[in-house]
Amino acid sequence: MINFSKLAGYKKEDVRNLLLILQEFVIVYRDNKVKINYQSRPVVLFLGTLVSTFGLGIIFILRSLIHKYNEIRLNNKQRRPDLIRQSSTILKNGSREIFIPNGKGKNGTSRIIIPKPNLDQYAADKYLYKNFVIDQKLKQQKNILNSKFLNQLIIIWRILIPKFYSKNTSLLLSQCFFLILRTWLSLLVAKLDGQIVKNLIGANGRKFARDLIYWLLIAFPASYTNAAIKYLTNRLSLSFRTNLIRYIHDMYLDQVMAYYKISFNDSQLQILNIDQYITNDVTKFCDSICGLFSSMGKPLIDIVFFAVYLRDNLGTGAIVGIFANYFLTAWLLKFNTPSFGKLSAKKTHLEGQYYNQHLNLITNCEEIGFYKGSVIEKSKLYETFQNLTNHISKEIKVSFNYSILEDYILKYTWSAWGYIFAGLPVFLDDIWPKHNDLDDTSSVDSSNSLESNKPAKVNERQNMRQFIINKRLMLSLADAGSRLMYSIKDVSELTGYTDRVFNLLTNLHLAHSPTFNYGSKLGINDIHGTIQRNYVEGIRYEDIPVIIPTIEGSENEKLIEGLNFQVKQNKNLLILGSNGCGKTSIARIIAGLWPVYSGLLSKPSDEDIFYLPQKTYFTNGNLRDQIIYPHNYDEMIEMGYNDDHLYHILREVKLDYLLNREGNFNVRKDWKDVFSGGEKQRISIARVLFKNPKFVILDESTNAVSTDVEDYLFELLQKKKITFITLSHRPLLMKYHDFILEIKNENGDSSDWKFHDLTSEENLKSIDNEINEISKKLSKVKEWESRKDDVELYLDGKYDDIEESAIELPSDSIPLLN
Ligand SMILES: Nc1ncnc2c1ncn2[C@@H]1O[C@H](COP(=O)(O)OP(=O)(O)OP(=O)(O)O)[C@@H](O)[C@H]1O
Repeated sequence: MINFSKLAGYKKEDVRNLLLILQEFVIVYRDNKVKINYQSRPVVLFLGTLVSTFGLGIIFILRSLIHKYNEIRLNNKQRRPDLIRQSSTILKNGSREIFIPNGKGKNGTSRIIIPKPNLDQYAADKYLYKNFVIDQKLKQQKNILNSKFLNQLIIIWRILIPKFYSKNTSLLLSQCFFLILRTWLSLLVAKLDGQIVKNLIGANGRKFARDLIYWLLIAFPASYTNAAIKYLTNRLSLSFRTNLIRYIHDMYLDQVMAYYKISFNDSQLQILNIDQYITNDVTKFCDSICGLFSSMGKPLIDIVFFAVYLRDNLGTGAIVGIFANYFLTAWLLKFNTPSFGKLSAKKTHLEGQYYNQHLNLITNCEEIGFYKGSVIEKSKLYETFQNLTNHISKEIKVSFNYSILEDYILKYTWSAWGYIFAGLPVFLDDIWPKHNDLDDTSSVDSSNSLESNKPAKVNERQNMRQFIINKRLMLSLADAGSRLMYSIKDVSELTGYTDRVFNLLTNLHLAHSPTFNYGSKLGINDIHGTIQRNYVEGIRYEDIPVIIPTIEGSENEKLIEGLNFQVKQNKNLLILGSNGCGKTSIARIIAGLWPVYSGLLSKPSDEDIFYLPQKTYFTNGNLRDQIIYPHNYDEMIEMGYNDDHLYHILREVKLDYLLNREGNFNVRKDWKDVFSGGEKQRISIARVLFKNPKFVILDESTNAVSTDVEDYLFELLQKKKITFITLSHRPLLMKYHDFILEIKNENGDSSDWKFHDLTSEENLKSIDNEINEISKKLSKVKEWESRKDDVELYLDGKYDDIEESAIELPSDSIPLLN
């Protein structure tokens, strides 16, 4: 036999002693073998959690496999990755199908279905938002059920959970289930805690070991429940946000063009930095409401559970005492709570301003660079940042005093109160009424029983156990109460976010209202004009005043008095006038951006008319997207076009070198910085050629291209039979047009206008005369040029004898020579 003791260098006695100890351990274990009751709650809960986790895991794996199978099937059907990436198809049920890159492989995409906008719901909701302010004024009495916040929340709730049988309801119910489960588990843990301490004091190793095992087993469902609550809170918040954002996007980006009109509403409800509202406030609102649900839901459930349980142990008097304390302190706290809602709403607003200032800097970095405007931009940034920091430091100061009071009351006073009530049954053992004995062994393990043969010791241990349980429950109750109190601050913050989100929704509904009056203080009957859509003849203005929509409404100063003109197909119109006289405003009215305050506007369908704004807009995307804007690739394919057609268009506007330079249409760049001024305008004309509308409005769309290219582009449009309405201040463009609408602003007030028919006999004659005049002047210039040397000598004073009349300079032709 190997002598281990020698090998290890230990003495024989040491080894023997060790073996003896081990042997003793085995004997103790055999005699006091820990008996685990497999029907006890900790074991059942542990196994239940294990089985349900396993089951859920299998369901998720199956779901993802089915999902993957569908993806592969779809990808096989539409093999073109480019098409899949950009596709946005309307399905039969009206929902939109889009594919977004999922980062898996080069061409990996995920299919996303965006449900059809529920226009009926939006129409029905309109009255809730529109009438809210009026309703609030009518309901004068102030009580908790009639608070502005609750009413706003109830209205928004319809968007968060539109119908009972929905994903969000199941998420919410699951969360409720886990919240209750957590409270129940806390109760079990409290009892187990008491039992472990009791076993420790009683030196009962067997039971101590058993309860420790139970403790570890119950820890699994308890941790699982905590994680599940966090998970569900985040999922619910994301889901709420998705619902809200879809609602907002549907309202914000539709035919009504709320994204443009909303800025005009400078009434009481005006919102600045709407992007901030949509991107930031909605998120914070959803996080806040979901966080509040768990942060308030759990303490509420806890309070009910623990109060009922403690009432059994301590008696009704104690519970009344505890709650009296809670209510008193809650009132004290509420009384001293600063308006965190308003503070956080203002902070969000200031954060938005600071963010926008930065955004403005990046967007216009080139222009600012040319102007060397970094100093002024820095001071502006600093100013907005300073406003923000001032506000935050105010918020910190306000919170400081509140935190002292809050901590003192919630952490220390309540715990002390808890100790007192937990200690009462121990100290006043004789006089304290005996309630339900806490040795409810069945709650943790039905096999646990009292050791009745040692009454004195048992009583001591029993007291200890009872104290531990009561203390734990009291502290949990205090904790639940304090968390409920802490959430007063969260509620206050939520009121701020709710108000902002509600304001955003109200503004969207206002912009959608047929009586939207662009914030006019005059009332709803301000806009009386009539719009005739789908007018096949062309565009007709009948006695329409051009007015900037402001708070003054129709009483605002008119840019142009009652305007009358008509454009028919293939008869091009030039609207001529100085800067700021209101040319673009005429187009704004046709496009529906500005209202028709009075008169009649007839216009073709949106399909037949296209607008080229003064500043060309470039979308985020590839070269192809710039040409086909506002269509997408999928629509282009549906229209029967392909990249060859786009190349042909680029050739027509003399931009084919762009494709040769960039390589292909899929190149993505920041195009607004890449294209030169003239290229931008030619891309605009390429858009017209792609769209091929009947009418196009060109707002100074060729002023950056050279004269020869300008000639060419107008001829191209004429060749394509696209009728154009050109807005410009250059009379030179007259040659491509049949009519001129001349806007004269001589006295600085509203402009007069005059309509000229360039095709009429009289005008043709006057044009002939003008051409003759110009020809005469030209011949004089030519003569002058032929005698250039003589002129120079004359100007140098060398040929005094030359007759002045012989070198008479045609004064108005000098600019031509220059
Ligand atoms: N949203 C607005 N709020 C206030 N004033 C505005 C608004 N939009 C335009 N204006 C004013 O209306 C007037 C007409 O503007 P408009 O853009 O129609 O001029 P325009 O004739 O096209 O000028 P330009 O030749 O310089 O492009 C200008 O004085 C402009 O400042």
